[in-house]
Amino acid sequence: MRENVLKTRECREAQESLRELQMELMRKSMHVGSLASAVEGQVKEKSRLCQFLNVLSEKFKALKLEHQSLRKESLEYKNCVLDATQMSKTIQQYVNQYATLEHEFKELKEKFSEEAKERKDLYNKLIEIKGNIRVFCRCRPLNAEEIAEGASAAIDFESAKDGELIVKGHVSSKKVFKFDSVFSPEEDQEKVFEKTAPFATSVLDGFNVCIFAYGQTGTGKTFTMEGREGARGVNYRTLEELFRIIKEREGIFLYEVTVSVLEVYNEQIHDLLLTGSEPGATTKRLEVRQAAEGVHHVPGLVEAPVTNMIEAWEVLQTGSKARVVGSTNANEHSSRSHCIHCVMVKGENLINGECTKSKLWLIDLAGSERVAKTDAQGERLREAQNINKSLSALGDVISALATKTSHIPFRNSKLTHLLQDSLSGDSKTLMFVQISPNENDVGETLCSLNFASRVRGIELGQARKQVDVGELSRYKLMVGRAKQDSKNKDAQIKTMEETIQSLEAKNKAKDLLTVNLQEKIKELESQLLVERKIARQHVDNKIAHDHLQKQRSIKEESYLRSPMAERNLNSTAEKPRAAPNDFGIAKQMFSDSNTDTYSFKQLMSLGEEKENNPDAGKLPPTTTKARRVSLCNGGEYQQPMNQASRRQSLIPLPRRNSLMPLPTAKLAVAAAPPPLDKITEHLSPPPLCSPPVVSKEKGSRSKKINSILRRSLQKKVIIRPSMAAQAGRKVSAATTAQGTDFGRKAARRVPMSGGAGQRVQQHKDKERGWNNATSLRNNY
Ligand SMILES: Nc1ncnc2c1ncn2[C@@H]1O[C@H](COP(=O)(O)OP(=O)(O)OP(=O)(O)O)[C@@H](O)[C@H]1O
Repeated sequence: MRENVLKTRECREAQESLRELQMELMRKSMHVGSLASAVEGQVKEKSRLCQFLNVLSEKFKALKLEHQSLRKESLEYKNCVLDATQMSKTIQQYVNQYATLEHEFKELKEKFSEEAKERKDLYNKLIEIKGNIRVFCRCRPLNAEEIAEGASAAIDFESAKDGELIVKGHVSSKKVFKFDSVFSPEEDQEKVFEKTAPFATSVLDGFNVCIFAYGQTGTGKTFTMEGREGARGVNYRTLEELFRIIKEREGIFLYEVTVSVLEVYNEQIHDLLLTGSEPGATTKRLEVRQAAEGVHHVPGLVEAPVTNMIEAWEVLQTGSKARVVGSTNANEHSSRSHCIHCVMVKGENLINGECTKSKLWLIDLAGSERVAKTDAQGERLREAQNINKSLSALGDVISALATKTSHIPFRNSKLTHLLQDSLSGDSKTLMFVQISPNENDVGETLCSLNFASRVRGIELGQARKQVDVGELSRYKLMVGRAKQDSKNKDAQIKTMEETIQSLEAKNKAKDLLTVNLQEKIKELESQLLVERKIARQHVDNKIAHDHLQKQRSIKEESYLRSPMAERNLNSTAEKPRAAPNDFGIAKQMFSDSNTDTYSFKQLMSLGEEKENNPDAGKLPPTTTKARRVSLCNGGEYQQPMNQASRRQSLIPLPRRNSLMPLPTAKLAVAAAPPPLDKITEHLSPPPLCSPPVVSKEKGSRSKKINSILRRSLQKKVIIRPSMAAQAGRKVSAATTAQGTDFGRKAARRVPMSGGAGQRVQQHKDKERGWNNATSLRNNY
């Protein structure tokens, strides 16, 4: 009997201990559940934060890239601005330099113009002093035939240096003629040209010049004007001089030279440069026309442009070859026409822009001859008559000019009509009067010299510079264009300045944008840091809270354990029928142990159910009772759950109770805790969570949580095998199926018992003024 009593007591103690353990297990399960839910929440939060962090990182990267590109652009703009500034500085320098140079140039130009004007004035004065119509007399040497005939010279050149020559007559009377220059037969072409050269300069200065040779047939007109190989005449030398001066004036003046060759034959003007012109061939007749006041020209005349002496000479030669020549008694190759070379010179002063258009007439007149003397007949007679007529017309014009008659008969012949510009006062004219030294030709010589003297007596007006009106208007047009260009340039500079300004403004705006973006990045970074801190703080708070709660509960338990245990023992003695209830609790415990086979999600769902249903913790105790009754065997004994059972959790475990149905070994195995990897795999950081600092913090945090979970699970593992061993010893094979049923039922009860445990916990929390779930929800 005593043994029975002892056994019963032992059994009760074991039951009490079992209950305590069950309660402890429940508590632990709840704790694990809450921790799991917290962990899952943390994991979710972490993943959300990681996602957010990734998004922010992407944004940050994009912003960084944009910032870099903006920086690059800004640098480019800065360089652009620097370049533009440099350019504007350089332009300014050039402008200043240009202004200085322009000023200097203006001064030099003025000086040069003054000098040039002075030179021209002096030169003109010199020519005017000498006379605008100048007459040079040249006497040919006696030819071989004349020498053979024993002809003697009738010209005395003693005072030729003074421009005087004396014609010795058959009679004792001598006649003295004075000319601008007298060239004796000994004087060569070069000597003659020395005094002719200034006329070439005048042509290039813009004056019309006419050089012509007049004289009896065979006196050397062609020789003087054209010359021969090795003894070039005035034509060649003048052209040579022209091109020499043109070259000399290169860069200051710009000249265009054209050459025309024509002849007046039988009172008709022929162009000797027309293609197919052959000596004596009938060519197109040309007429002299008046283009403007004092300007006469021959429309349709070929004007061959030449740029150098060779070209010019070729053209002149071409014309000369086409000239009509014939044999006369006086000259084997007598010129039967007046050969006229016209050199047109267009000049432009590059300094002051003055343009001129002048003409140089080089005329080899046909020889005057006495028809009776030459015994000309037929065609030669007609030629001679026409030559004489034109020379007579020239004489009339000269006479009219000399006597200053109001009407000058220029139009009486083609020759005078052509020479009108050169004889009417605004030209410089040089006449070579060619004479024969032969005493047999004294009559013709005297005629020629008298004519030349008359010509020399003509007072031409002051030579007028031939300003090219067309060129002047062209120059004016150019000035207008230059002004327009200048205006356009100014507008361009203005536009450039505006562009530079707008670029600078753009650059400033870009800089501002860059600064704003940098600030935004900083703001986002700080925001990210704050969020990380908050998340970490929440986790720490939760852990600290749980830890604190646990410590408090342990303290409370240790404080209440001894008296409550005694009271429980007494109460069990009074209530011997508590076994069925104990059995139910045991069932529940083992079925609870099945919760270990649940996944953490299930555990957390339990926790969530409780969290989401706070009223569950406030259910009246009667409801709990009723539900518990339904799970117990017939509800015969209803033992309310109280704190005493928890307080006895530390009572040593009783030995195996044969009366108590225990779960099978399978259940025990099933109750084994899930591998830690499975639990922690939820905590592993997502792959996208890359930033090193963050992952470190997160890693340490997850490590903390893992260690907490591991500790709590280890505790479970330690407790569970002992319980399973106890159960394994007491439960028979027949009760396996029943145990499984219990397990299933108990498994359904987990939320209930969990709810009760949680309710107790919440009650405690309420007492402390804490609400973890609420606080956690509010935080996230
Ligand atoms: N100053 C001179 N020195 C040497 N020879 C000369 C000189 N002047 C003329 N002659 C020679 O006299 C000849 C006749 O000269 P040229 O043909 O030039 O005369 P012209 O006045 O042109 O005759 P025409 O009126 O008939 O054409 C030529 O053989 C020429 O070489």
